[in-house]
Parts: sequence; C-alpha cells; structure tokens
Amino acid sequence: MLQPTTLAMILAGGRVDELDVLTYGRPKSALPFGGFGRVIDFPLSNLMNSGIEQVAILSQYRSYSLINHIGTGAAWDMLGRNRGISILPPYIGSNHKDWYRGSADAVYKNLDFVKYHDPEHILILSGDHIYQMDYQDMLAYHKEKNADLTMAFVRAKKNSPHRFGMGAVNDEDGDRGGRLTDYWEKPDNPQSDWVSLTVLCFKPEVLYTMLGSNQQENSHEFGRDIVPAMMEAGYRLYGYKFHGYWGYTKTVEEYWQSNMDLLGDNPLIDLEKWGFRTNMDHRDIRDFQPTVVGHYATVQNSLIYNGCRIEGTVRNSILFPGVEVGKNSVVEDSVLFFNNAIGRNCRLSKVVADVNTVYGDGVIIGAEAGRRAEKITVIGWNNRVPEQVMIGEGATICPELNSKNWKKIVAAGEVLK
Ligand SMILES: Nc1ncnc2c1ncn2[C@@H]1O[C@H](COP(=O)(O)OP(=O)(O)O[C@H]2O[C@H](CO)[C@@H](O)[C@H](O)[C@H]2O)[C@@H](O)[C@H]1O
Repeated sequence: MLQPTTLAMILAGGRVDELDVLTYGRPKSALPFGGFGRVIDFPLSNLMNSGIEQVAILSQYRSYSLINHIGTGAAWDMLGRNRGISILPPYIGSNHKDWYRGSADAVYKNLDFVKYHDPEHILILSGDHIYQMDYQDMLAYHKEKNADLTMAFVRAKKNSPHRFGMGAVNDEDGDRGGRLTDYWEKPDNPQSDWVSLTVLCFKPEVLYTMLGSNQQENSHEFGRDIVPAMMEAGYRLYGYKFHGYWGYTKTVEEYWQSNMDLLGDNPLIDLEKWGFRTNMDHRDIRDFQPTVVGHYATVQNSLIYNGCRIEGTVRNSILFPGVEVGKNSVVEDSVLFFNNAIGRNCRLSKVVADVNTVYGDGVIIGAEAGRRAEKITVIGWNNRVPEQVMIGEGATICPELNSKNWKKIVAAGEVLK
C-alpha cells in the first residue's frame, strides 16, 4: 500500500461545441494555449507547484493529442516511485455497459484505481481552466474545517450565472471561505455571485458513498447531482474563496481573450511568475532554432515562440512554434498555432488559426488595411487558403474544407464546410 496522500483527478474529457473547429480533433484540455503550452498545463503546473504528485487524468473525447502531450509526466516532475500521472480512458468493462456517462461517472468507473492509492484526500479538478492556485492552501482549509467537501469559488465576472455552478458561501472565515449554505447548478436567478471553478476536495469515504448512490440516478455530474445531493443529505460543505485570475475559455471569445491577457506591460497571466510548465518533447519543439526576425520586420507586444520566421509585421499576437510571416504581411490581434505559414502581402486581423494553416500571397482575413476586425475569424487545422482570398470577420473555416470550394470572398459570419 502506498503512503496516504492527496490523489488528484483531472476531468479532461470534454468536447466544447462553442469552441467549434478548435475542439474538432481534441478535447478542450488539449487546446494549445499561450504560444507553447496547452490548457491542461495550468492544473498540471498547479499540482506540481503544490507538491501533489499522484495524478490521474480522466480522458474521453479524442484523447490522442492529450496522451501525446502528457508523455511520461516528467515535464511536471511526476515520474518516480511514488509519483506519477495515469491517463484513465473510458472503457466498457465486464460490469459496465456504458462509457463515462458524465464527470461523476468517470470517477466512479475508476474507483478501483482510487482505492488502490488509498488517498487521504481526493482532489477533483477540471482540466479546462486558466488559473494559478496553491491547492495546499485549499487542502489546509479543508482539513481545518473537517469538511466532507470543500469547493473553490471565484467571484463572477459577468452576469452569466446560467453557465456556472453558484454557491452561497457564508462569511465564517472572511476572504478565506466559509460554510456552503446553498448551491445551484447553472441557475437562471442566482442568489449569490460565487462561481464554482470545479476544484473539489473530498473526504474519500464520502465520495465513495455519494458516487455509489448516484449510480441509481440517470444523471452523473458533480455539479448537477453530487453537490446538491450532499447539501440535501446534510454533509459538511465548505467554500474556499479564490481571489486570482480565472479564465473559463469555453467560447472562442473567452479563449482569445485569455490569450490576449498574456500580453501588455503588466499581463494578467504571467506564465513565468505562475511557474507554468509544459511538455517540450512533443513535436520536437526543443529542436526548433531561435526565431528569425528579418531586416524589414516589425514585432510589437507579442509572444513568439522558437522556430518562427518573421519578415512582415506582427502586433498584439501569439505565435506558436514554426509560424512564418512573409514580406509585407501584417498579423494583428491573432493567435496562430504551430506551423501557420503566411505568404506575402497578407493581412490577418483577429484570427485564431489551428495548426498547419497555409495562406497564399495576398490573403486578407478579418479587415483590410486601416481597420481592425472586431469579430474573431476561426480557421480549423490543415487548411490551405488560396492566393488573394478575402475572408470577412467572424467566419469559421472548417477542417474538411476542400480548396476547390473556396470562394473569392467569404462573408462575415459565414461558416464554410
Ligand atoms: N465524461 C467525462 N469524462 C471526463 N471528463 C469530463 C466528462 N464530461 C465532462 N468532463 C470534464 O468535466 C469538466 C466539467 O465539464 P462539464 O461540461 O460537465 O460542465 P461545465 O463546464 O458546463 O460546468 C462545470 O464547470 C463550471 C466551471 O468550473 C462550474 O461552474 C459548473 O458547476 C460545472 O458543472 C470539464 O473539465 C470537462 O472537460
């Protein structure tokens, strides 16, 4: 038997319709972020920096890119005798006729794995959020309160409660947290502005009991089912108040904005200060040469990773490894994933483009010179945009797009399939 400790389980399975073509071939947790990493690197880095060394990742939707990215776990220092990352894909076992039927069912189906580790605490985390948190502080609060479940809450930014789980957290411990006196999953009219980050710390026995009794129900989600059932059964529930940055990134706008929050003189997301780590072995990023900035290039307020070649202008943008920007081309307010190759005399304004997109000379996307696009244009992976094409802002270009279907002008908001 292993030492009693904290076992973290990362929910990394979800596909998100609002993210459109960006989650076409990968779960949201594997979405590239910030010029070199992926969204799941945030909880993984938090775990590493919190000294939590036993981690399981519950995958579901198209997990190939996730598995590839995690590798051995060494990038987060999680390779060793008593530490490690296990990826737990869904399965149909002898006693189970379904794949994971929701976030709570994903944990339930792996209870044998959890019990083998015999943890003192079980930390359930979403793999989809951008934030930096010291989980040890939350665990200390959980222990101090002898809670059955402690959940992290952050103050709602905008008026969109119907998208979140909301909790009434009393002022027992001021800014630190308090008793969770009520909870509503995605309510129409919330009575509180504390939003659940899906960071949940359970007493193991209580979790086992709750997951077991939930099996009779026909819905199997932590927020919708487990937390309300615990409230009703009178368990000790606490809210831990989180006061830092939290990026939800469930829509293309939120995803783009969180990337933009890496820029500026005092960025809201400071990867260096946050102790952010990613896996560099994947895609041989380590072997890329330093970025080449040509004689006539201009680069302003941007993050540009290794292996890029800039001959034109790049401003307020994030370029992943291997991006090329040709002569007289302008890239602004954009996030370009690995190996985007932009020809000459192009203009990309507010574009999020997936890997390996190739643009012919004279392509204009978003807005012509003198204007900045307001709406984001999203391009799926492996596209080839032919020469001189104009794409109106807000369009979505799908991955299967065959080049012979290209029109010279793609209207704003139009979706090309
Ligand atoms: N079958 C499966 N296997 C593995 N992983 C799976 C899974 N199904 C979903 N997930 C993962 O579980 C997490 C929760 O995703 P959901 O889509 O269930 O909830 P949503 O994000 O809408 O709200 C949730 O997240 C918001 C923001 O944290 C909360 O406010 C709200 O209470 C909560 O329900 C995500 O990380 C997702 O990738």
